[in-house]
Amino acid sequence: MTARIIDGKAIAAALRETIATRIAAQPYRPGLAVILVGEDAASTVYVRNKDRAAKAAGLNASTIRLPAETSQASLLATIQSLNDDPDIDGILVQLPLPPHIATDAIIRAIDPAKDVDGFHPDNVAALALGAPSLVPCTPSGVMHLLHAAGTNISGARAVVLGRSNIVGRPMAALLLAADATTTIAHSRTANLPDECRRADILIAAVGRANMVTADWINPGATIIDVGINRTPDGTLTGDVDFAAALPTAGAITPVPGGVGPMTIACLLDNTLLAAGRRRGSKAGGSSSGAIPAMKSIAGTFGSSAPEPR
Ligand SMILES: NC(=O)C1=CN([C@@H]2O[C@H](COP(=O)(O)OP(=O)(O)OC[C@H]3O[C@@H](n4cnc5c(N)ncnc54)[C@H](OP(=O)(O)O)[C@@H]3O)[C@@H](O)[C@H]2O)C=CC1
Ligand SMILES: Nc1nc(=O)c2c([nH]1)NC[C@@H]1CN(c3ccc(C(=O)N[C@@H](CCC(=O)O)C(=O)O)cc3)C=[N+]21
Repeated sequence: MTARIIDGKAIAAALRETIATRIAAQPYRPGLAVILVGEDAASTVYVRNKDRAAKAAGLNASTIRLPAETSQASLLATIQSLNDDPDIDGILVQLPLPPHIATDAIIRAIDPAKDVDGFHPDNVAALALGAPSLVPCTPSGVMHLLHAAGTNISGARAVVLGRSNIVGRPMAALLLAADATTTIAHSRTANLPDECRRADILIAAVGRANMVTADWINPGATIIDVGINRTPDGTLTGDVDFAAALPTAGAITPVPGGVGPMTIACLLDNTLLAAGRRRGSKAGGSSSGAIPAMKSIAGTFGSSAPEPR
């Protein structure tokens, strides 16, 4: 058997279409400001992709490029002016920041209602408490992919490799909210291959090229590869050895063309959601009405204590 390939590029394109249609139905153009401090090569690529996708969807997108030596005070002042700007609905500060800037102070300074990354403590708490508001884009994109692939989440064993605030932790919170039996594995996990072999759904978000090999995979499992690693010859590869996994997995995302494009589509979606809440919206404003994956996830958030089954 060969794994089904989950086409993130196509699924993201369809999501962007839906978002564009919804934006066109609004009396305003949602505003997104992306701040890039310094010249990090990878970030520059992502920022360019975001800018292009945002404009194509009808957002009013701008990128604020600041020099690497920008002070924390000056970055905070930039954020304050965006918080105060009525035309701006979404603010994203590209990470990582230069080492002289305290990342958590920057994230806390963003108006939680404009925090389209979902990294502000208020939004993190909302997700942890089971009442998600603005949800981090990459984990949200993964949920869309699982939905599009027809993966059964409720009751399944999900293993998340990685526990960063950007990917691993919010990913596990969403899977738990969707009733998966959820394990978070990391660099101190005693036996990673054993943990992974138990997974019906395996999410790899580590940042190590081809770390997950065929013998780590439960036959038939759905594998979502979040990792983006540049190999010495310049090609992009995920955390999963894709070719080796193909004969064992049930379904798998490629890199590139898997989670990456979904992250950007979900950023547009969060911006539309934030704009709808701030300005009121003809079409309801919330993405959860438009997107089945979030609708079904939202359903699981409906009661704090799910019905026993
Ligand atoms: N496709 C997309 O849209 C996005 C892709 N990415 C990619 O996803 C990957 C992860 O990103 P991010 O979460 O920010 O990375 P971080 O470096 O912040 O976190 C990596 C996590 O992996 C764990 N880890 C590291 N090495 C090992 C190991 N040998 N065995 C087990 N666990 C390990 C770490 O464990 P510990 O906590 O114990 O140190 C940590 O929790 C990267 O490749 C990144 O480029 C990131 C964001 C978006
Ligand atoms: N505040 C903040 N929010 C983020 O969401 C954030 C961040 N900082 N810093 C960096 C990571 C990484 N990230 C990606 C976005 C898109 C692709 C993407 O579009 N990837 C494509 C193309 C990749 C390429 O060609 O380089 C793909 O995988 O097919 C990848 C990675 C968002 N991140």
